[in-house]
Amino acid sequence: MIEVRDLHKTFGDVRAVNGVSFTARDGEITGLLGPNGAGKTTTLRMLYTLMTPDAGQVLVDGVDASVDPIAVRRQLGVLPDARGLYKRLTAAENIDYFGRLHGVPAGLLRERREALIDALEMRDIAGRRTEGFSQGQRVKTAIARAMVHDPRNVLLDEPTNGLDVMATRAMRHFMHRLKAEGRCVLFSSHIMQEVAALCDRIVVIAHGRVVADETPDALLAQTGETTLEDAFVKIIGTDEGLAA
Ligand SMILES: Nc1ncnc2c1ncn2[C@@H]1O[C@H](COP(=O)(O)OP(=O)(O)OP(=O)(O)O)[C@@H](O)[C@H]1O
Repeated sequence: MIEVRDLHKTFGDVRAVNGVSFTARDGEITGLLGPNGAGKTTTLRMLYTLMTPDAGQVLVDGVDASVDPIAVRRQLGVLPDARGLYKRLTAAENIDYFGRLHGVPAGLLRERREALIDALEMRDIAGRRTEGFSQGQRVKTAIARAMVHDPRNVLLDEPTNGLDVMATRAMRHFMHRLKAEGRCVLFSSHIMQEVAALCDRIVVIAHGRVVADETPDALLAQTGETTLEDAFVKIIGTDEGLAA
């Protein structure tokens, strides 16, 4: 479970995150939805301890990220916005390298790597160097790498960005699988259909603030709209920066 309490982050004059609070629960997919520049990536970066908040608290399975960031990292699998693969290593070597950094024993690492390669349907690319990989191939490799230490909590920054229809469907399937395994899955998106198709709970963020935190049905009821797209536009006040 991930609990975020009153997070703030400012860059110069820009209040990127301005008092964000929400909870992402185990066995659920929580979507962080907001237009471009809303503060999603900055929020996620503070959650995975890449960035220190100016104020506020992040708890991952009850562990305070500012008190024990290493313990928090162990409990998190992260797909960062910059996928950041080692291009001279093969996909499988990228996965193994992260597994070793996490101290996963060799036998178990092999088992997990193979299971992830199958689950993400990336057998055909596993032995190839990642240099020149397509967006979809890069995302698959980066997700396998993020899951190699079997984290209970998974953070995915725009996981379907740049993916084609088939790759998007495969990614949705994989996220449902993580949920079925009882993990806490939190992902960001500015694509409404994406969030509507996947989420148990939607946290809508605009101008660095949470403007709604509901189930999809409750969002419709709250706004009196019949489609989530209309509900989001009503909540945010504009459709600028959102994609259908
Ligand atoms: N390192 C930084 N330095 C200066 N400004 C930043 C930095 N990181 C983010 N910002 C600013 O903070 C605001 C929030 O950015 P952020 O990347 O968190 O938004 P986002 O919701 O993830 O947007 P997108 O959907 O476009 O990725 C933006 O105005 C952005 O320009």
